[in-house]
Amino acid sequence: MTDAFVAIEGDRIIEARARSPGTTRGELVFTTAYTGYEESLTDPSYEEQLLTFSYPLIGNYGVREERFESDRVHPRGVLAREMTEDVASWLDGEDVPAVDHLDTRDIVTEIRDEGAMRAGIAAGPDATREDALEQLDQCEHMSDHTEIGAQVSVDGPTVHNEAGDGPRVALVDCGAKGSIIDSLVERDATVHALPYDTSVSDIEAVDPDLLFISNGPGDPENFERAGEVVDSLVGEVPLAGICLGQQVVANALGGRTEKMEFGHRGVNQPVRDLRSGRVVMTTQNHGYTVADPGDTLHVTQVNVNDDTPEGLDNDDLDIITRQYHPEANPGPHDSLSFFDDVVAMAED
Ligand SMILES: NC(=O)CC[C@H](N)C(=O)O
Repeated sequence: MTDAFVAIEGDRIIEARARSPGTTRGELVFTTAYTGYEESLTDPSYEEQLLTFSYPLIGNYGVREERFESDRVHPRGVLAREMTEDVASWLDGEDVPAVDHLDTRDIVTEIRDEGAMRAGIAAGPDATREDALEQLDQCEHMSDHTEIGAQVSVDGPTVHNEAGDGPRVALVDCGAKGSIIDSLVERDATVHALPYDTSVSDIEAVDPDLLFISNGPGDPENFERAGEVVDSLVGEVPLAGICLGQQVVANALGGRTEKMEFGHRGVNQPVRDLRSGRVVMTTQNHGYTVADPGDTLHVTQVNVNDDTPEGLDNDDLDIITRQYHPEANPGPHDSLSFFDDVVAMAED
């Protein structure tokens, strides 16, 4: 019985099964990750998006809060081939509409061929095609939401591992994954998480050994306050960033970011280090890329599939940023040493 409808650009309707009722809309993206649905669904970088899992089953090993990257589900809708009751009831409890029993391979190839697109979902006993089309029609583009950071950032300064005897890190929280903070704390760093629109004086009040710009949702150009902080403090304090953090740093230092056709989202993205030639497998979740790194940042790592910049560094200014997620969660641990490098740079 069809009790759910997905409307995608071009007014195409895909029939599905409702697993968590409701209507919703957003940018339709997909991840090819074959594990880690709890981490992906609680990753603030997915804020407001409709997340499709290309792997045919999610929920097969339950739902456990200790794997969460934040305190809530961030996508506004979830699509899968098969979703267990564990996941369906979790999403229902968070009022996130979800559908399954649809051909996710069809959706993935549509996005791959046509590019990231807007979509609407109507799910439940009273759902109609018209409801889904109306959601699609009302859907705004991701880059239009200039204050999305306010939905995912800490409200005020939050200190992690206050008694740590490692370096003091001022982390601008643009929607930070918990495992990024944990990866710094595990190396004895004290992490001062500050709101996405924090000021230079708030950062200076921390007297940091390193400034860290976190991952986050949407268009990096919507995080200009974080860019101003980078521009003010670069050269005075070591600088690191992950994913949106790399993009914000590049925009602040004369580079430029742009929207990708459909982004990189998965746990098997190969990245080559141009200095060593070594290739590592990485976890990725991004729809924008650094199109021009500018003159300050040097491309040190690239994506093997499309040559987009995956690592930007400046050894003289103590800058190290990564487009991928070295903390994994989910995904391969090939690049965990990034956090050793960051802490060593802060301590030096
Ligand atoms: N995980 C992230 O930080 C994503 C960065 C940015 N929102 C993008 O989609 O490219």
